[in-house]
Amino acid sequence: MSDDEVDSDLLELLRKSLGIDGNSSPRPAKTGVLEDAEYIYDNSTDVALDMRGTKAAASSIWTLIQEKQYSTRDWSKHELHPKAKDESTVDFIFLMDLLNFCFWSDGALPEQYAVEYRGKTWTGYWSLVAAIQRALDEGIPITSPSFWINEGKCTDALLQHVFRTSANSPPMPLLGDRIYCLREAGYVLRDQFEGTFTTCIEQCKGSAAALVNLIVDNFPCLDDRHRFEDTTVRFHKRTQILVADLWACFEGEGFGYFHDIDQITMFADYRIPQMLHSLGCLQYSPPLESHIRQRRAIESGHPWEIQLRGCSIWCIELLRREIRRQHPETHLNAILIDFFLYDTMKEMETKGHDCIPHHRTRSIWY
Ligand SMILES: Nc1nc2c(c(CN[C@H]3C=C[C@H](O)[C@@H]3O)cn2[C@@H]2O[C@H](COP(=O)(O)O)[C@@H](O)[C@H]2O)c(=O)[nH]1
Repeated sequence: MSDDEVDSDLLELLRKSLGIDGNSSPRPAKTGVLEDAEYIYDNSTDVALDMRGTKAAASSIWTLIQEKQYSTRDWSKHELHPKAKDESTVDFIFLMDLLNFCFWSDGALPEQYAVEYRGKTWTGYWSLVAAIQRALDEGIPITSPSFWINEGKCTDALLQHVFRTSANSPPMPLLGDRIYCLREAGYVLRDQFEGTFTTCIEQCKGSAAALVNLIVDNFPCLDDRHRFEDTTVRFHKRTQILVADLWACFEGEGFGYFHDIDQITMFADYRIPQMLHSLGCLQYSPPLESHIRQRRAIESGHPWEIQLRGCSIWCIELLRREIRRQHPETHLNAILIDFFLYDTMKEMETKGHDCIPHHRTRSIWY
């Protein structure tokens, strides 16, 4: 028997023992975020899930989502979200989620960065969207990545103008970091993706998980991973919400088509933990609850912060499974549950509903 025949037999034997057939299709991409969230939940000491609260919340969330007929169509109903189903909206969403973090200010409440636009005062996430729309109205090509790296035209001073605040409200938090993110992303897109984010989408051939992995591997300011219990854990919040915003805006078609969109988890921000605590799903240890109620800062990467973010992701996953158990005929993913909870949280806030303050970690990650 020749050497080649021995090698090919050995290879065949190895394939069979590993259960890999010769023409196996590539393994489906995975982001690892959900597995890391379960690991954090299993190792959390200051944040816990209340199973009775979670089961009860699953039932009420389902009822409310049904009553509102909540779906991806709600994304474009928001007054400030872009309506065109084309590349300009892909650019808009990429910019929006590149900067979609940390809108709260220090000091006495309710002082917050605010933007006047279309006769209204917008705060929080909506202040960012309003500032982008306002810049476009002023003829500033703020959604164009080539503009971000043209530092002769796109000066820091111009960006301060774009994100200027309305009268007597505090400046946009972490503006310097936001400018850095724009420049960094602009160079990455120019050097590796022909200057446009649509190239990234096309390269991932309809896989949401592959797109998440491509983004976090190439854009450092979107690589939201941290150390916890001597392990690296991934949240990838702005990256995941970027993919989810595309999916919702384009209603699962064109630039929003992803065959594995259900791989996307809840987005580990500072609003949903607050909502989950109000719903009785999340419980905090006395020291942590006291710290949050006193509106004291939690530094980025602190175990408390990691537990808040990881347990929130895991909680939404358990809510999704419980809703699926109660209503097997439904197809509700973590994105829609998350979007619904965020919007509901904002409605409650507008109505002056009193709930525990959100935790205060200042970072670019969410
Ligand atoms: N988990 C989660 N986090 C979200 C959103 C959104 C907005 N998404 C829109 C798109 C579709 C939905 O229907 C929403 O209308 C912003 N954020 C995060 O919250 C924080 C801002 O809070 P505040 O300062 O109060 O506006 C900040 O970390 C921001 O990154 C969400 O949906 N889910």
